[in-house]
Amino acid sequence: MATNTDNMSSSTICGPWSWFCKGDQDNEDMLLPIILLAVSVTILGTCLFQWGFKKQRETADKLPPGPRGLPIVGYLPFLGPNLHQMFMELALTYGPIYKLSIGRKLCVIISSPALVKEVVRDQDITFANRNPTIAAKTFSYGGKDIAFQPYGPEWRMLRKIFVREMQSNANLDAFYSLRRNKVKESVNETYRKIGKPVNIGELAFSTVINMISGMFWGGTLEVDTEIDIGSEFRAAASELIEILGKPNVSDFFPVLARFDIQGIERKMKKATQRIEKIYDFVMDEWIEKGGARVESEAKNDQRKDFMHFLLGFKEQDSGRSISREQIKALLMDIVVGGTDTTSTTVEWAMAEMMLHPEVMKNAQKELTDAVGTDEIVEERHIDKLQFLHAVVKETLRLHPVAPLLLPRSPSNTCCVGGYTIPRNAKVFLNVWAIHRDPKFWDNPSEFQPERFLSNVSRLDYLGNNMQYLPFGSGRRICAGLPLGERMLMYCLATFLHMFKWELPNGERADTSEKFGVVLEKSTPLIAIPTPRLSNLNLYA
Ligand code: HEM
Repeated sequence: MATNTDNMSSSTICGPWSWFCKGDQDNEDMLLPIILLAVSVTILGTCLFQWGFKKQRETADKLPPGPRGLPIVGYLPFLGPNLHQMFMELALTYGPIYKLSIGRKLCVIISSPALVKEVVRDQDITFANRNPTIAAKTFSYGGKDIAFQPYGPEWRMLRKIFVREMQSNANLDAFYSLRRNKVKESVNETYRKIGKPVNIGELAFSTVINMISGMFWGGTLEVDTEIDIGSEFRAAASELIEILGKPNVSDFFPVLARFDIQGIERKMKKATQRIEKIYDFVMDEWIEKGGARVESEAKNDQRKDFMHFLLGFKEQDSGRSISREQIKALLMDIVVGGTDTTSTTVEWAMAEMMLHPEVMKNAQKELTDAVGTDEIVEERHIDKLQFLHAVVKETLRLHPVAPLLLPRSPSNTCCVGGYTIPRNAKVFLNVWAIHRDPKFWDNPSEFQPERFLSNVSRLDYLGNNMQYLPFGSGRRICAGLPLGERMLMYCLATFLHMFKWELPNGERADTSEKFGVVLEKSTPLIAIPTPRLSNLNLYA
């Protein structure tokens, strides 16, 4: 009975946990292994937890060094207007790789060739993504263009069409007459201002945007229609570029994005629609005027302009064509990526030459030798202008228009220089600092084009040498390099060949910089032209 009671009480008390209770022989046999298992699981769990925690701390410890900012806003209140210079100064304290929290964004700034190589060569695919601002996403239809689309098959296809097809030598040659007409118009307009002050940046901008619009649809539209929409296109493009340069608080605090406090997204949508209307108009004209006929011209390689080319494009293997939206996104990239960059470089080159008259004299003498005094510059002369090439390279060394390139963003958490770079961080490559580093350049702040005469082949624009990267490097290197270089050299050579330039009242050209969408001169370059050639018919 007692036994029964004991048994009963033990089973009642223990209930479902009875296998833990003494007095049951089977349960007793199982007890030890179970306890051992439980203890092992507990120890293993604790170890895993501690290992994970330690790992997390280690990862955090391995983030690059950097200055502490304020809670919530991070380093935002301490940023100066000239980010590239400030980033170089911070590198003197924190080294060639450091981090900054700007609002909610973690930014990493890199300023040594060895570390840049880790990003654009060794881990090129991981870093082949961008972290676009809201304004950039807006004009690019949510990143459907080349510049802001994440790395992947769509980006590869669009980039291939643009780089290999549209900018093949044959295609660029085919569009030459469209560029030539626009450069001639600029010469004529400048001639009408002889003896009066000319804003070189504005002259270069209008020449480049006219060349671009000429190439966009110069063979598609009637001349009168083209003239009508040309000025609207120029105004809309300038507006879009201006909005793109405005800092937007929503970019640093994504929770604020939906409120669009500064109205930047709204303004950008409007500016984009303004340009879009023009694109739609031109595309509709093309369709109305017999796209099929033009398509067959394209097949026969009579590609009259970019619109002809893109609307008639069919991929050879798949027969796939590109959508209207992709065409618009691509044209937006050319406007945004190709105008200010090229015209600002022309302005910088002219400013440096006005400060160094012996350089301008040499460049003009080279032009006289290569072109003669009774002819205008043609693109076929450009290859002969070695000294002018060196002037442009030196200009892009001292004043790279994209001093921090276009920021990259790793698709995975990865390691650079022994430090952890978290996925989606914004990575700036400070080529401006590298281009002025005395470790790699003699007299780095001096304008000395001759340095490129002895190094022409080594220091090309292809980003192979990590000390010289004005067009970036790797998969995301500037997609418009061939066209950009042509337009840049052609404009500059023409301005120098056709005119003598002087600053008003013997002023000195100023070379202080202003950081923005591109690295501009902080004061516009104003100069007075006089004709350089005696045959005035060449200016008509
Ligand atoms: C002086 C002229 C130019 C300079 C200095 C320049 C510079 C640059 C730089 C530094 C980048 C970023 C590269 C990187 O992240 O590694 C870039 C990207 C780009 N540029 Fe240019 N650029 C110029 C002219 C042009 C022109 C004329 C076009 C179009 C016709 C153009 C279209 C683009 C595009 C589409 C990208 C994005 C490429 C991508 O993300 O895959 N650029 N450019």
